[in-house]
Amino acid sequence: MEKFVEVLADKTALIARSRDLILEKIQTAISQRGQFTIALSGGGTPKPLYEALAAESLPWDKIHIFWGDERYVPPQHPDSNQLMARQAWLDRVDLPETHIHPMPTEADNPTADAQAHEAQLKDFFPEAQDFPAFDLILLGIGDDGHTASLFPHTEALEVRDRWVTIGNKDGQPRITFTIPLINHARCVLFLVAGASKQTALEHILAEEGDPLQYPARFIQPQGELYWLLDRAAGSVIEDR
Ligand SMILES: O=C(O)[C@H](O)[C@@H](O)[C@H](O)[C@H](O)COP(=O)(O)O
Repeated sequence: MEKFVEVLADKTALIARSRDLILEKIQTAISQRGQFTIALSGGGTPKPLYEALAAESLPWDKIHIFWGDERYVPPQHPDSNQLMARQAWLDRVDLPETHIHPMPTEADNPTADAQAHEAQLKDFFPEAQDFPAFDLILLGIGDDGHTASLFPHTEALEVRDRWVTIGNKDGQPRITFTIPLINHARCVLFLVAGASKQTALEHILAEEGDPLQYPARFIQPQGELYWLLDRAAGSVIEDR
C-alpha cells in the first residue's frame, strides 16, 4: 500500500485536487484496461466534486459508476446517495444508464438486496478470484469515524467473506461494501472536509487506535490510499 496525505487550503482547493486525481485515474485505467470503475460515497462532502466532474468531457462509454454504500431508502428519497449523485453529476452527462450500477433498496429486505447487489457485482467482475479490484473507491468519514456504512462496533466490521453486507446506523439499515472489498481497490480516496472531522481524523490516522471504534482504520488498500483533507479538517495532522 502507498499512502498519501494532503492538506489543501480550503474546500475549493480540496475539490479541485480530488477532481484532478480522479481524472488522472480515469486516464490510467482506460489506457491500461479499457474502462474505469469507480464506487461513489454519499453524504454532503462529495457533491461539489460530482458537480465538477459533470463539467468534464470524458469517454463516458468507458466509465462505470457504483456506490460504496447506500441508505435503505427508495432511489427517489431525498436521503438516497444515488439520487444525490444523479442530480449533481450522472443526469448531466452522456453516461449510458447500463453503466450506472446502484445498490438495490426496494425488496423491503436489506439482506436480499445486499445479496442481489453482490450477484450484480459478480456478473460485472466475472474474472474476480476472491474480490474484484475497483479502479477507485471514493470514501468519506463521519464525525464518529465510520466510513461507507461501516459504523463503530457493528456486525458489518466482522464480515470478511462477502463483497456487500448490511450496515447499521442507529438501527437504520444500510447497504455497504465490506472491508475486504474496499481493501482490494487499486486506489482508495478519502475526501474529508470541515472541522467536525478533526477528532475522528486524529484517531484514524494515529499510529495506534481501535478500528472497531474508528472503522476507517480498517481501510488499508492493497493499492494506493489517498487522504485529501481541507485545512479545517486536516490542520490537526499538519500540527503533528
Ligand atoms: O452514506 C453516507 O452518508 C456516506 O457514504 C458516508 O460514509 C459519508 O461519507 C460520511 O457519513 C460523511 O458524510 P458527509 O460528507 O456528509 O460529512
